[in-house]
Amino acid sequence: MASFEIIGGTRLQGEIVPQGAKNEALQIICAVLLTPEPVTIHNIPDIRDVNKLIELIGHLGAKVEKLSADSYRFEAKDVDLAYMESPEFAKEATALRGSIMILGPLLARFGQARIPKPGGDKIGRRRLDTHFLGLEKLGAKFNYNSKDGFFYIDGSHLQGTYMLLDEASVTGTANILMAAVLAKGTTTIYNAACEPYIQQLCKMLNSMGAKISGIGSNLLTIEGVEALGGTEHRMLPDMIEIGSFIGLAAMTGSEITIKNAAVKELGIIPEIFGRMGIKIEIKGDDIFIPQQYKYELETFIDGSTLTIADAPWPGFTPDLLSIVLVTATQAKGTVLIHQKMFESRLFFVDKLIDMGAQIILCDPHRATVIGLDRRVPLRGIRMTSPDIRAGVALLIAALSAEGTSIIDNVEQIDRGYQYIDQRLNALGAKIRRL
Ligand SMILES: CC(=O)N[C@H]1[C@@H](OP(=O)(O)OP(=O)(O)OC[C@H]2O[C@@H](n3ccc(=O)[nH]c3=O)[C@H](O)[C@@H]2O)O[C@H](CO)[C@@H](O)[C@@H]1O
Ligand SMILES: C=C(OP(=O)(O)O)C(=O)O
Repeated sequence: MASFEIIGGTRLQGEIVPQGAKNEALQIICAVLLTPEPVTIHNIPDIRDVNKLIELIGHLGAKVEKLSADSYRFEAKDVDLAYMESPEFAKEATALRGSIMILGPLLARFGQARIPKPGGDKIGRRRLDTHFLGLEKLGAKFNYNSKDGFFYIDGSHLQGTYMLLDEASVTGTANILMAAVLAKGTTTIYNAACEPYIQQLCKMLNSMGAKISGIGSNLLTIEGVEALGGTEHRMLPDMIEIGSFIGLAAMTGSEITIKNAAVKELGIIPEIFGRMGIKIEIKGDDIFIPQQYKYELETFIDGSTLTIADAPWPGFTPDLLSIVLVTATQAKGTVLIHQKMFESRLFFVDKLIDMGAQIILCDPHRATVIGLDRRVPLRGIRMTSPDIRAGVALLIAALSAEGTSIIDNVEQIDRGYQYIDQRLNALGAKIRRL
């Protein structure tokens, strides 16, 4: 288990380039299984979850060639379906949530797959109903074996159909889409997720020969085709990393420029930080956050306390609520953070409270933050990173705090943030990996 030692209280300054989007990468890399032809992908982040998925794809028989630090060519000409019988596969597939998305491509191309219950962050129940119900609607047959904990799936006769998803699941939509592109006939997915990750996947699939329309909306229409070909694709910058850097800049009173941020793809994210009183200047495709000692939370128009809540896209992503929460601890004013999607993602506030933040955890989904308005800094303490986003929220808290903090279990942070210690140290942070 690795740890970070952080000496807090230093202002950071400079430019930072966001990594490629983790959650996009997990979908796009699974999609290479849909074709025997080469697929070249650029701007792949060098992070644990993505590297594990690339390894898994390689073990399934795809040729994986690293072209540069962030570009890979994949060629899934010979896929070894028998690998899915091995204990190694079980271990690899449970290690990350994204692995569930090999299901759609394997069913579409080979008519069969098996998959153990996947892993991912322990941030509450993470059901897979949407994936399974959607694939079943396409004609897949699921059999769960309680002895080995595997789902055995037969998808030899996938047939396009209309479906209304029980919820707008991000990975669920991706999985169903990837099965539908090679199914017979037309599939219509209503209540589809439409995060930029999904939009990017749709664009890539279309450039491989798929026929998907409605991209960016919650109604996707997919006309099945016989086969898909190779393509070249570039990942968007990671909007969650971008949001994390905005929060970091405000909380530490730093002047930071986030380069090449694909501003048009950020949806409501800049506006939410704006409502927290954080000044953000868009310069071309860069985001400039000037040094601000103070920032004041807005209220709603009727004067009532601001609530920041998550919602499926184009609502505010749940993956940035932990960052918003920590950033609010030094704002002026009060905000109610409402994490609607996940039921165990706010418990990390006990560490912020230990550091001196004023937070009332109302229930597992809601926390009220009463901003300190810089009257007192947070205090450095020793803590553990419970999940990827809480981990970065704690890192931001530690960087702003007086004194030294230790964060244990930083593997959670490494799952999604590329060389975060080195990149922040280049801006003047004092983070040491122990
Ligand atoms: C690898 C990956 O891409 N992971 C992301 C993906 O996870 P993932 O695709 O697993 O998450 P889902 O979109 O399926 O759902 C996440 C949670 O939100 C709930 N839910 C979902 C939709 C909805 O309309 N109402 C609702 O309450 C679900 O019950 C679940 O508890 O999307 C989540 C929601 O943006 C993000 O936090 C994860 O970072
Ligand atoms: C919850 C997240 O990741 P995963 O779905 O991979 O657990 C996240 O990226 O914040």
